[in-house]
Amino acid sequence: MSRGVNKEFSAYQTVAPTGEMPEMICERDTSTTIDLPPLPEPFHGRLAECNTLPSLPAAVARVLTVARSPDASLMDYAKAIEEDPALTLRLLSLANSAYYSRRGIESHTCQEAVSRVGLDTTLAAVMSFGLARANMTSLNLDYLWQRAIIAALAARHLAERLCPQKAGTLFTIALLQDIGVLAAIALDEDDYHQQIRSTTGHDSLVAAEQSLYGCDHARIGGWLAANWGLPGHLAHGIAESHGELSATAPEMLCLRLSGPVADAWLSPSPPRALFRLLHRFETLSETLPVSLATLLDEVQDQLPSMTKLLDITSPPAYDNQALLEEAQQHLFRQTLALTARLDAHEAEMDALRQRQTELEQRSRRDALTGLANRAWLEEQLKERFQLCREQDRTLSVVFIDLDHFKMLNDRHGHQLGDQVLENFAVALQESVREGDLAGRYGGEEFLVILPDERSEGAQAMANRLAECLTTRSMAHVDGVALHVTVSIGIACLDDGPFKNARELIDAADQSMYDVKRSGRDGSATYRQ
Ligand SMILES: Nc1nc2c(ncn2[C@@H]2O[C@H](COP(=O)(O)OP(=O)(O)OP(=O)(O)O)[C@@H](O)[C@H]2O)c(=O)[nH]1
Repeated sequence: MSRGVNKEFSAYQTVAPTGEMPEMICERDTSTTIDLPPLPEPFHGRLAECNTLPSLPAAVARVLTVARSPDASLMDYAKAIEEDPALTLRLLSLANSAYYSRRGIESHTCQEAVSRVGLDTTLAAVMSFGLARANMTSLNLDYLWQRAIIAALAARHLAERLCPQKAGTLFTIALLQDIGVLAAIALDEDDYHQQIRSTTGHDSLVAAEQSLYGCDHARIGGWLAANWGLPGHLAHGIAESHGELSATAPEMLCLRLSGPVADAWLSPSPPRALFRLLHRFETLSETLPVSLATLLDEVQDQLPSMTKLLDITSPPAYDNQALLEEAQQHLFRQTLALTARLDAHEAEMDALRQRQTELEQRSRRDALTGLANRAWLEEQLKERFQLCREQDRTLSVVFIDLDHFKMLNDRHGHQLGDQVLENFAVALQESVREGDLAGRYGGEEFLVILPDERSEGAQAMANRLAECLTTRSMAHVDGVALHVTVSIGIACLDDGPFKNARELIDAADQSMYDVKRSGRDGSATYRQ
């Protein structure tokens, strides 16, 4: 992976979960036909015809043939491996490493080694060995292998807690999860390199692959694994190694978290990357029985021997403790900042809500008197009318018109007229009860809605108002108190076959005009 790949990959930080949640990683599958999610055309056709795809050395291919056979025994594995002395040596070293050796008893034969590390880990060792010697040795694969081994160790440690019987399988799948990158490089060296160069992390590489091919390197890797003849459960696992993290599928969780752990480890700014990972661990804390700090320590412990065994340049070791503390502080600061932002947002929402309420109220008010305006009066009366019909209740309306108001305006000016209207509104408001709605219907006309009130109650209200007007002046002209009188029309729902609110108002208005006609300063109730 020379030509810039190593450098660009080192910028990765996190894996973007993409795609839908697959089924569980299958049990060991030795069938020759593997049912993988299909690769989009024409990309699939190009891949199938590509004759520069990485291939595996003969010894590895032999071991894979054994792995596919349903009746393969440990002995068959051992035999296939023993044909390659370097591979045998690698497997024995692995079996005798601190992690696998039991009570210091050494494995001396290939068969013992296979039995000790398990079939999947044997395959992992064989594959990593094969890939290192495959026809891509001109490429600098260090970054890819470092990511692979960190992910493999992380997946295994997570699996040991969540699904111990799958630990070996998950180690192998995680180790091979990025082999799709090798196929993409073989297929589209220049274009793919260009994409990699312009990406800033694993997330953006996956997005770039999606737009270039319609699928990402996990799907491509699954295809390549099947093409190489890897058992189906491994090819499946590789194909599904990207995607949502779900607490309900522990195997997928181990696998899909392993990449981000490796990315954080290899990130050029580990505290930032670890901070994102910490956040993921926190959201999954109910499911994950291990802290990120413990997981990183465990990976750190085994990394040197594993990289040596698999012949990979060791990734930089770092002080997990210090970095995690830094990441934790970052997370804490972020949480504080988030809380502050939420508070500010909440305050902003409160202010907006208050403003909206104010605006709503203002839109219901008459600007001069502060009473309900005509639109609001009519809307309320319509609602009330409907309610009375539905619940067999009653209501009354009182229509009030100031007498000779034109003359008052003409004599004393509009300003004084306005003052009279304002003071009249106060008197009116004081004459109604709580629950009644008094408003200015227009000009010098006012309307009061009296819910659950018959005409007698409305008449009492009209009397209170008239009484108030006799004692309270509405303005002063040259020091002389100015009093007004009003003509009042009353209509009660019980007193006519009113079809709607409009008819009720018209009835009250008609009664008010009767009063005008008979000399003003009085009240009348509508009777059919
Ligand atoms: N100052 C002031 N006058 C208004 C306002 N709205 C309407 N008017 C005036 O109120 C007067 C109403 O006059 P008319 O409808 O003839 O009624 P009126 O003079 O009270 O006579 P009657 O109702 O028959 O007693 C008009 O001169 C309008 O200009 C207002 O907001 N302020």
